[in-house]
Amino acid sequence: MNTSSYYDQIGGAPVVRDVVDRFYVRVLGDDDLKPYFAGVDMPRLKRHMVVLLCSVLGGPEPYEGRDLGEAHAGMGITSEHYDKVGEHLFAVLQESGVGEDILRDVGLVLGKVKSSIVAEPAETAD
Ligand code: HEM
Repeated sequence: MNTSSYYDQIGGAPVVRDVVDRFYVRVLGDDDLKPYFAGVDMPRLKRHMVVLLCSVLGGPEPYEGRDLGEAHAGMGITSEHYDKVGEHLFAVLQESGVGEDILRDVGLVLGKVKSSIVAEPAETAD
């Protein structure tokens, strides 16, 4: 039985840092997503994302960034764009050979935090 944390299984902080670097290359290369990041301090954002992902995977680093709801407030992030960001994260994790169990749990976390990141849906006419 494998009792080590996901964090240890995937190779710890160096692998997470690499995943996050490649994640933002994909996100900034996506014309739908790039505009959200105009003027953002990317080294700082990457640092927070690395620590967040480490702690989600069971690593020792405590997350000290802003609450996710607060960090994304007022950006008008759509559900579609949120899902695209999630797909980019999945793609880089898969490229790093991360196992299905970890992908499933990351998917669960993405499902849980979605409502705090996505802007209130506009009134629909249907
Ligand atoms: C998929 C789940 C997501 C996670 C886990 C996540 C995580 C984070 C984290 C940890 C930060 C830094 C918080 C801080 O400043 O302390 C952040 C900031 C940011 N996120 Fe996300 N994010 C997600 C989705 C998105 C999406 C979908 C977009 C846009 C399409 C987005 C755009 C941004 C931007 C622009 C910032 C910088 C805000 C600023 O510094 O003013 N994020 N995110």
